[in-house]
Amino acid sequence: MAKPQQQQPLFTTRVAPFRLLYRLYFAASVAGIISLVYYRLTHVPDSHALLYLLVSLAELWFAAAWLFQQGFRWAPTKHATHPDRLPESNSLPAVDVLLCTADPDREPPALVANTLLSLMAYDYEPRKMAFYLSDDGGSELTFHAAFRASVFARDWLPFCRKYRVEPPAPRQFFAGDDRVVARGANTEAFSRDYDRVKKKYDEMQDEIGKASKGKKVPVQTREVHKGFKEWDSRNVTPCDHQSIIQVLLRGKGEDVDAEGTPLPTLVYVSREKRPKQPHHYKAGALNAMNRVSSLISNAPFVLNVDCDMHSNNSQALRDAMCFFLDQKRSQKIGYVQFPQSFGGLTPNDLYANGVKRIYEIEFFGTNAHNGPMYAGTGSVHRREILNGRKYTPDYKPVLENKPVGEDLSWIEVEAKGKAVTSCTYENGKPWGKEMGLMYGCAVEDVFTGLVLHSRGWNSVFCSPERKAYLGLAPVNTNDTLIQHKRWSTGLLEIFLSDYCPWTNGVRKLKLGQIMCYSFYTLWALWCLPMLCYALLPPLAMLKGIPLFPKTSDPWFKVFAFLGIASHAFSLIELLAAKGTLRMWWNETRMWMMKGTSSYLFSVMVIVIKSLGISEAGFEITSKVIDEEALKRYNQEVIEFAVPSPMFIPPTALSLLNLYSFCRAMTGVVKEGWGAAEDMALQILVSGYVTLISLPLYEAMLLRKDKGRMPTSVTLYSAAVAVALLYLLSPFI
Ligand SMILES: O=c1ccn([C@@H]2O[C@H](COP(=O)(O)OP(=O)(O)O[C@H]3O[C@H](CO)[C@@H](O)[C@H](O)[C@H]3O)[C@@H](O)[C@H]2O)c(=O)[nH]1
Ligand SMILES: [Mn+2]
Repeated sequence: MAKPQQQQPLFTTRVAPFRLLYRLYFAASVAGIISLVYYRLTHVPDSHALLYLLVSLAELWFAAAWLFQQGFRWAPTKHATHPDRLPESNSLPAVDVLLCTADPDREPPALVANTLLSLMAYDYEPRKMAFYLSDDGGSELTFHAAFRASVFARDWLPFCRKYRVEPPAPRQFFAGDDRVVARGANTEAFSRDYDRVKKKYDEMQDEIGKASKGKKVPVQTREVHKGFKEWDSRNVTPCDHQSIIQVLLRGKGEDVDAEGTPLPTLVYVSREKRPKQPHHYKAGALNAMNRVSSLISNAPFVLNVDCDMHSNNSQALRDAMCFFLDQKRSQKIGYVQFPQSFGGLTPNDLYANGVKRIYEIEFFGTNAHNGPMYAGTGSVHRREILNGRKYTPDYKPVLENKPVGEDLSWIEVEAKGKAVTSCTYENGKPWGKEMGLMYGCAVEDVFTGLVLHSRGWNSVFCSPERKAYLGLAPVNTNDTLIQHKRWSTGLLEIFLSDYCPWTNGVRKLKLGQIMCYSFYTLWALWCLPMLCYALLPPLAMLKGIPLFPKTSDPWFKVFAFLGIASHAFSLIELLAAKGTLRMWWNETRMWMMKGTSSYLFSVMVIVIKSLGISEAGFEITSKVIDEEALKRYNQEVIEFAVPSPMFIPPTALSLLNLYSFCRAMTGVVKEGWGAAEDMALQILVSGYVTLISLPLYEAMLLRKDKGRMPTSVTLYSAAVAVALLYLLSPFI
């Protein structure tokens, strides 16, 4: 039988199994929530009505948040790609890769070089790729690392190509964790090549390391590339410097590797910064790179990656192309998002920074309704959609590239690049609003994704078996809480913006999509019900006021069911995603700490912002850790160490609950369970908080190491707990 002349699908889609079981859980929970609301409405007590109202509102929030979350749960959907069906490499479209870094102290130049090399080693036609490194730190040390990487690339890229090595990141490859060599690993030629390339790698590391340590690039190296001259003047500081655009590798076949194969283009970009000019953090950096890249390569697809996320899978770009080149289904797809995965996590993910739940569970759910949020890294966009194009049914995808500065020499391109990255270039232009990444939000990524979705584009979540990227997650409590403060602030800013999913979203997004966006953008508000639940039941218990039904009351079962079912479901879900019980417990603890700290602080930041006092900035997460702290991290000992105000609310609440739990238990011991029958749920809530806070008590009272809770935080927290006890008690 003759086959029709049609391309076979480049990707196929499948909805997860066990839907019936899930729907039973869903129905039972909805019934439980309705019963709970009915109970609260019909059992308003004569006294303590305010207390009762607050606890009921907290429960209403838990129910609403649960409902939004079902947007992710309803129909988890996976796409499988078929890259073997792609046309041959020469006819694949070009891709521009934009890499961001911002601070040589928090993001060491050697890390940036490693990420850059890992990306350059994509199994993709080199002439179709161009790399742009944006350095918001304007640092000669970072430029030096990029320059050294461009030299080492001449050996690294042919080596990767010849032996198909994974991971394509030299640091991880030579460290030997999870090393794969697909071709000729046992040959003598391989060992020879390995030794030769490893030697060059060590030389590069050595030079980058020495320069970083001494904060100075050696004079001999400075003479090799004209780019170093940009730092001759002493006026280059991170927040105040001219535009620096330096071509490190000339693509188009001009620079070649050790085997004579053309190298991809590599350009270092540090946009102009001046103290009084807004630069819009990472969003501004990406928009500046967008303009520089359109001059030089103008590829129809743009991949952007953070410097702390090295490529771990040399095939990922080909996977992405399966979505953009599929004949039937590609037209509406605006971007492909890979998961954020992390290396070096402890087995039970101490700070829950592996965000497994987001990228291994929830994001699959978004595939069912127009696709995932944009996660800021590991994302391939059509350039047109970044340039503001709205989706219309007659849209014809662009797959060709015609650089704006095609006829310019490299020197002329550098000069033009400076002009488009000057700090006043965007004045009066639509960047940050109608074009490029959106400004004015601490999570520019999710915000931009929402705007693209509102303009009619879909996205897809692509999660190949071999992780596409591996990143660095915060490795201590303070960094974790600060990161989540930034995220929850930014997300709430989105909810309060013109693109609010409840107003602007209503006609433009699908219902499931609105639910998912609501869940994320309202994260910060979790602090209110959490504070209610962590404060009011224990305080009421101290005064003998019951807030929940007695154990013998049939309504008790509703509370018990909802509590148990929601916990069991989240546990099963995590175990199914190859998590562990302890991981779930850590996740729950961190969620409570974030809830009462990061989220609380971000609500305050938003209030301060709306009063016009100050803006939310972008605090960069540190990617360095000292050895002692690393040891504690690997032993899964929670790190506090710094006297951070962010520790105070969760610590104070843990002390308060410990106190009320102990008081209640003393009563039980004296008078027996019978007397506590109407307090059972309150004892349980306080007991739960106490149990999950055990590491906090330990950090305050028992530990002697440097990572313990600083005494000042313990004292402040105790003071806050006592103050709450005395100040709130009269109202209860
Ligand atoms: O002014 C700035 C600030 C940051 N960055 C870069 O932004 C990236 C992300 O910063 P990081 O401190 O690592 O933040 P994370 O919390 O790890 O980032 C997550 O959250 C951000 C939004 O808050 C997203 O942009 C990221 O993609 C996402 O991984 C890094 O490459 C930075 O170099 C800049 O280029 N310019
Ligand atoms: Mn990061």
